[in-house]
Amino acid sequence: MGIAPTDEQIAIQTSRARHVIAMANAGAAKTTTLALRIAESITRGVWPESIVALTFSSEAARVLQARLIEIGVDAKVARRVRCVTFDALAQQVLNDFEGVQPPFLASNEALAPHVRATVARLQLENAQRRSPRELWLPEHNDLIFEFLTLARQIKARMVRPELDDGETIEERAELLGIPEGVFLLYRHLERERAGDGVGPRWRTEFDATYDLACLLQAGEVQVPLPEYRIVIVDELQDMNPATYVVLEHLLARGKAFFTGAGDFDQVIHRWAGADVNFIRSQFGQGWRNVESLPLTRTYRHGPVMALATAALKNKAVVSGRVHETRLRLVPYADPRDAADKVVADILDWKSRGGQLDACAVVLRAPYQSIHIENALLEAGIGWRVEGLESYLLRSEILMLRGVIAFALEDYESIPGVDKRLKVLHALLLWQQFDWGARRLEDSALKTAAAQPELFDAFLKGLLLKPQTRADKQARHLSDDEAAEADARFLEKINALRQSGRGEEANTLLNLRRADAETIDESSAQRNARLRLEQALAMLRAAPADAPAHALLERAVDMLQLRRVARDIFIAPSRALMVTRSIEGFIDASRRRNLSLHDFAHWLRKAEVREARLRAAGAVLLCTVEAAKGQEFQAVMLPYLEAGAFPMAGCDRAEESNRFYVAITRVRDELSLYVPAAAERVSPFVEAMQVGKAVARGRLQVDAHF
Ligand SMILES: Nc1ncnc2c1ncn2[C@@H]1O[C@H](COP(=O)(O)OP(=O)(O)OP(=O)(O)O)[C@@H](O)[C@H]1O
Repeated sequence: MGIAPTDEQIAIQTSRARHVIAMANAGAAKTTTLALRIAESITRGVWPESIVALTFSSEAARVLQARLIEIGVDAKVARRVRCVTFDALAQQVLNDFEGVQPPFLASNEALAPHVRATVARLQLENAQRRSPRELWLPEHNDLIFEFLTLARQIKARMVRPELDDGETIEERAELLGIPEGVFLLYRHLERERAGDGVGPRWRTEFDATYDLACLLQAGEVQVPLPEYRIVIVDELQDMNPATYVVLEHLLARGKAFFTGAGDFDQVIHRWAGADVNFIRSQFGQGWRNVESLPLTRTYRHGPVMALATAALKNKAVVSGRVHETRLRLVPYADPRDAADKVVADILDWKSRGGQLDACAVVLRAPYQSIHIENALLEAGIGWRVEGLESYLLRSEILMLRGVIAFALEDYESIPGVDKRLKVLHALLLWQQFDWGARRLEDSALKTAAAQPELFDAFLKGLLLKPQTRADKQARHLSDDEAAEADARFLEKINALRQSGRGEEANTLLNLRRADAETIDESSAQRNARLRLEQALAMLRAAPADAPAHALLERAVDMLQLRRVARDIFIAPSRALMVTRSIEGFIDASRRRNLSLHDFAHWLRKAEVREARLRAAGAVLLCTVEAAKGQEFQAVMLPYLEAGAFPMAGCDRAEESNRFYVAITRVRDELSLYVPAAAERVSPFVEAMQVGKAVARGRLQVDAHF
């Protein structure tokens, strides 16, 4: 076994209580102790398959499974213990129960059409009433995003769409503290999702947990839950009433023993219904034989960090690790300078023998990755990402790569079939092309991606061609189905002619010709097409040695990408990220001052190189959310300025928790990058009282020697 458990850990590991709860600080060994508890059960003869460890993120599930192996459980045995998210467990139970697997809509963008359709219906119904009501119904993307966030919270609270006898929508909305329109829309959308056959029409994140909780709570049908003897829950602070229903039924089903651990200060998912008040006041109510046990020391880092965290959160934090954790502030002049300093520190870490894999750059928001990725590329350091997409793979950048390739007629500048396919998808998205989802699987697209010489046909035959009525009719058909429809049509024409009904055949043919010639496109689509034509003409007419950044700036303006982003993406933060990604992309070209052709080829080479570098070890670039539950020897937190962290417009308490999660990921070295102008430094950094923590922490470490 890699560690010697402390007395507190042993107490939890061996407790005879049916329910054991440990709420403790970050790094206080919660996950490790849960792993020890699982190991103890296995040693006592519990079958690994009858143990389930539940988490709220797949990353946390992965960490727990890995921790089992780290503390000495045989890897084969460890893999037999089920470590999954609540939602994944619920999905599997429902799939088995319903016998079907409804489509999983992973993004807000995929959900939005359903919301829009329901809104349109409700507006119509409202307008037809004798006295229409004032209803808050979201039409624009950012309001749809707000609605979807509220809907998720409503589900976490187990609010059913059905009304009680005699209850009105207005009364229910008031009870919930939400606008009447939100509840009305929620109610209708849920009905729509429920469908009328077996299983729902779709599910999105958390729907499986909610649906399962509803079924279990109603108790009308027997849902066969798996039977576990030991139920473990990590990150207990993320519990909400819906997951609690599932948990209670699981415990009852297997007459299971429960152990859970969490940290009140790590609630960063309130948007998703995580509710600390719930844990404090309702969790475990009615349970008998409950033991709340402490884990008082953090074993992740030494006293310097413990003191800084204590100052930030104004709570007691004690370290059990005699280690002089390095904590330092690094001032920067501007975002690019911050990125250069992060990369210089990564190189320094490496030169001192540190592993790249043990190093993480933790970001408050995905858009902050851009300057850092540019600097990493330049320095020849590989990176992997969690919780965000490399900006070179974001659709706005892929689309621009496509535009550059079209302008240069140089399709080889985008390396690899997969990448080219992504570029084509991005072009369709940004041209607001109303293609059915099935068409995205279209073999024509795949062929164009595989054979770059067909890119041109894609441009002329699709992107720059006005969409006709016939195109629109065919948009929900796959390639095969379209070919089949054509064959059937010809058969019909032949049959008509053979039976002497040539006139009818001609009418049909004329109608079909008219469909093929009649332009039928939305104004958004037509404008996008014209803008693309214009931007391509500008790029093609530019002198060959014109600097790429100047051309790209003009192209971005002509394509009106910032505005289109607000039409396409539901979350305002995503639209903002688009703007930032594009700025970063242009900045990368400005730094190089190359022509468009040379910049396209520099990108190609950089990508190939990056893939090679990644294979040789890579730093992690991740969001705070993705870092939660993980730890790294070296952690770098760039852009710690007011407005960025705490993020303007976000709940301050939750931002403080997010910051606490970020800083407590470190084992050995934490670097905080702050603006050189003192008045812009994040108040959270101020609250850490770094100077004092370092001085006093060192004394504590010295006292041990
Ligand atoms: N008895 C121990 N002795 C020494 N180190 C320990 C001991 N128990 C746990 N650790 C180490 O302490 C660190 C933090 O442990 P762990 O990840 O379990 O904390 P946690 O409370 O789950 O953290 P978080 O709140 O971030 O999820 C890990 O590196 C772990 O290996």
